[in-house]
Amino acid sequence: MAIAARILLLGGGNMGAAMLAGWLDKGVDPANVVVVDPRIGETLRPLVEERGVRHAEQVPAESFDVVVLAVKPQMMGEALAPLGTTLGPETFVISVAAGTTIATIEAGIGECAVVRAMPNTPALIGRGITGAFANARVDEAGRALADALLAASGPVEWVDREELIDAVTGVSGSGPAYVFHLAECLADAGVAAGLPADLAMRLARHTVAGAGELMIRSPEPPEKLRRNVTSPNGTTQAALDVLMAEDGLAPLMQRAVLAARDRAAALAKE
Ligand SMILES: NC(=O)C1=CN([C@@H]2O[C@H](COP(=O)(O)OP(=O)(O)OC[C@H]3O[C@@H](n4cnc5c(N)ncnc54)[C@H](OP(=O)(O)O)[C@@H]3O)[C@@H](O)[C@H]2O)C=CC1
Ligand SMILES: O=C(O)[C@@H]1CCC=N1
Repeated sequence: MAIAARILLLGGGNMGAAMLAGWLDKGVDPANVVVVDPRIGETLRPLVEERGVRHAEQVPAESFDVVVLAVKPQMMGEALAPLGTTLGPETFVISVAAGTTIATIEAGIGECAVVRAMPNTPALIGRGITGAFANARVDEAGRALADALLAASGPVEWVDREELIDAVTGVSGSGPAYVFHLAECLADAGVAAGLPADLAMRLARHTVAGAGELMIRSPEPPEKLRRNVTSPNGTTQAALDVLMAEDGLAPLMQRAVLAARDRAAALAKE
């Protein structure tokens, strides 16, 4: 779907700029986007200076078809305050803020059509994934527009209960950080095993990236791909005996994901 909507993006930081890059790559006209942010950060700069997206420090007095909220949850009240005069009856809102509920958004700007979404930063290279929930005011056209905007950075998974967005946050919203940390741990372990640090980091980065790419391209589930690496009684089995022990990675990952999910729910109350 070609996206012709006029878009107001509040917050051009890590996530806002990543999504914006995806829209431009999908053919959104930069003249149709205004990004409001008190500063122009590293990721946003080329989108403004080289690709012609409009930047403003304050919400301009114009009308927009969709407002995308990509500010920190703690800044949401302040970001919503100037929107009152900007929203027309046809405007709808997409929020990507972790934890911020639709009720909070409606408390700030009145009842409206809201899609609450949770993308992730691989959106920057068109390799993100987004979970999304639409409230009852979002009509078919709004949902199609939200789907097109969110799909610019990867697949969109719609959920039918708002609270599931907190669980999505725990898995895929925060998930890239777990994978980057895995690469850091793998590199550190390589150093402990005797490798020079820079070589260990190259091995770790390429292993994580290559395994990720294989997982996407292969029709096989991760479990089968894991088995393909694991020779009977070989080296991988020795490592997996550690990782798959009762107190190994599975319970640790579960605690981590639940901590992120619960933090999202707690953010809603701050
Ligand atoms: N980073 C991620 O991986 C993901 C983040 N999210 C969500 O995206 C949102 C943004 O996160 P992230 O991009 O990481 O944060 P950043 O801090 O990188 O970006 C937020 C930007 O919004 C600006 N800002 C602050 N107040 C306002 C305002 N009133 N109006 C407009 N812009 C404002 C900030 O400026 P300044 O720094 O000067 O305050 C900053 O540039 C959060 O709600 C987060 O939960 C969702 C999925 C993944
Ligand atoms: O850490 C955070 O709160 C945000 C939401 C998901 C990823 N980053």
